[in-house]
Amino acid sequence: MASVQLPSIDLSLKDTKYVAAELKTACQQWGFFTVKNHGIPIEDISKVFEISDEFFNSPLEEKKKFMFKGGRLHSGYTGHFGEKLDVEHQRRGDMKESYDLAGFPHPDANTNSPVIQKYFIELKAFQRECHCLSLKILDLIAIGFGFPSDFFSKNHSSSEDILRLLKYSVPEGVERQKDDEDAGAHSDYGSITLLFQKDAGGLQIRPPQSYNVADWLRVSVDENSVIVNIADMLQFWTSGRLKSTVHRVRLDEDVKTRQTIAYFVTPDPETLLAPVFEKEREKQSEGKEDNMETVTAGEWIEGRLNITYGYGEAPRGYLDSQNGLIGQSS
Ligand SMILES: O=C(O)CCC(=O)C(=O)O
Ligand SMILES: [Fe+2]
Repeated sequence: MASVQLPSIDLSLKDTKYVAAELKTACQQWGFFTVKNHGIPIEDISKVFEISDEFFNSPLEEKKKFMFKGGRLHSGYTGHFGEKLDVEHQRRGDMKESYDLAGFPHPDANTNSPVIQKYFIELKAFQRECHCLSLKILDLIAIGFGFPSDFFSKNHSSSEDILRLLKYSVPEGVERQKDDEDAGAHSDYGSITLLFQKDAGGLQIRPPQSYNVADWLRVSVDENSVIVNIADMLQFWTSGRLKSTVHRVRLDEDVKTRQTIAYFVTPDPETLLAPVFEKEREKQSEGKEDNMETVTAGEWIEGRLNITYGYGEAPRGYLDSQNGLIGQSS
């Protein structure tokens, strides 16, 4: 399988217009890029990987006491096969475990595992750093399109963001089958996602058609860079100009386990995902039937979670965007 070196954006460069233009191109062509000199100290990232290790190494019975119960603002553990990211094609769920930390949970919240509670200060500081980085990136995206810099970031208080610890491994007593997925093919739900890899190798992307490569590509990333991808809401919001690229995880054959940290950035729930560009706004005001202007970020995310965890219906507009019925403009 071919590998791809994602566009790399240096956030320490002083020429904001240049950086914003590079970022815009990356978002339009790939929907994936990496950022370097991003401002999050390596030690802080390593610490969260240590915490993650400690949690996932605790006994299964212990982890199960803090199961993720679904919905937008819950935190908790999801065991092997508990999430099926590609509902249509996967026979069983993803070969992974995860722990979600939604929003900025209260330190006394006894709903979290004791390991998570023990490191609450470190985790909260890391969430803050991720939030700051996400605002910087959202500002640059806005500048790239000629909007005021806070055009997107003003709707991102981080209250709906999710920090997710991930561990990929084959559970004891289970045989890996040929068609098993470590994380099934999917696109992310929110505005952007930050991804930190401790153990590289495994992330694959299906590049947008415009790039003319049909197959999956292995992602190769410089050490110390953070991977960033555009997610569905930002694709929808920008009428498809920014690409929410489908990706999956397949561990290389010689790899037994892999750890990553994802930070899912989500607009505040009351945010109306109305088209940001004049052309599409005009179309809407003509009163088309599939008028989306009443879809809020909160409704959207709830619906998406319902699909992956098998609870209920898709959000309005979601299936259209997946089937290419919206977001055709370039
Ligand atoms: O762990 C990875 O490399 C990707 C994780 C991912 O795509 C997700 O959790 O949405
Ligand atoms: Fe993802």
